[in-house]
Amino acid sequence: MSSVSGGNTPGSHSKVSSMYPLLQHVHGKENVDVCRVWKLPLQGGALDLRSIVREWSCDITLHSPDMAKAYLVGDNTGMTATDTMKNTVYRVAKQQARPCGPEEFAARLARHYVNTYPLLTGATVRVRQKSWERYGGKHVHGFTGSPTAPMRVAEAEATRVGGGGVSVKVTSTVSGLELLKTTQSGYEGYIRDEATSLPETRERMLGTCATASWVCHGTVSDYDRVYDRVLDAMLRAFFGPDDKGVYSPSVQYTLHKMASAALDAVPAVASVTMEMPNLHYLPTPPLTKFEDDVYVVAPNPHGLIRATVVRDGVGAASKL
Ligand SMILES: O=c1[nH]c(=O)c2[nH]c(=O)[nH]c2[nH]1
Repeated sequence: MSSVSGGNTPGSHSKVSSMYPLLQHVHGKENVDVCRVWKLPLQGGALDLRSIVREWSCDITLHSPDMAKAYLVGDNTGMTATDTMKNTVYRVAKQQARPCGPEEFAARLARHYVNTYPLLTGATVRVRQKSWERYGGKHVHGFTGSPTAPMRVAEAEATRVGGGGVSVKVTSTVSGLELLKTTQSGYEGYIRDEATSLPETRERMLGTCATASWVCHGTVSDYDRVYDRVLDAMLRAFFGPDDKGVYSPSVQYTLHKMASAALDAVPAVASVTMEMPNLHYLPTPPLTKFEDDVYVVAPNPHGLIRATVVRDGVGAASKL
């Protein structure tokens, strides 16, 4: 039975008899939107400026075991207000003197929180970047947005380590990568039993909306370049040469080829995790003759294909 008596001062809350333990807790701020513009002198033009724009939506999660006292006895001493976390996003954006991508910004923010607030054991910052494209590829301050463009996301996990240091792990992600090919895909050789109705085929559509995440080892000087190279390598592996493509015996095989292409293309990439839902384009019912041209777009269900591919295979699960 609970016995709250003597008002609501923090101490009096400790008299509540039902003091169930906390299993875990974090606190943070989500969807902190910020737009950072750098206006840099054009080469040769003393007064002309070229804008670089980055629009980010930031999710901040702070890890602080000591703040269990806020949940248990109402003591907020040493806590970082979520409002302060939000303002810090704007302050750190202001301090970022030279243009940077979401990875660098996430890492800088996460490190800042851990360095500034002593009760934190770590901070996780996720930054989603809106895709603003320079108009015509060369306009000095005009940009167009694309709601259907894949989303670039960076996550930095900062952890306090011994000796007053902070270690930061950075993960880059592209999500919403919609890919479709109309042929050069099949699926054969799987178990056929009384629950199987799917016909084997060497001719089908292959559609997905992929998510790929990668982690680099060592220091990365240009995350934008890594992102472009990883994406380019993955797309080449998915589609194959322009004139004839490349055959896919399964989404699984193609996923592995795409992740491997990214590892080949960028030596700094240590591992790639990919999720490629198999979005089904099915033969139309037999009222119309099916000639691999008119498909039923099946919204649900879709296949789930997910894997992590690593450069250094120590401890890896695959056997061949
Ligand atoms: O590429 C595929 N992988 C599967 O695991 C699978 N399962 C299924 O029904 N169709 C497919 N296609």
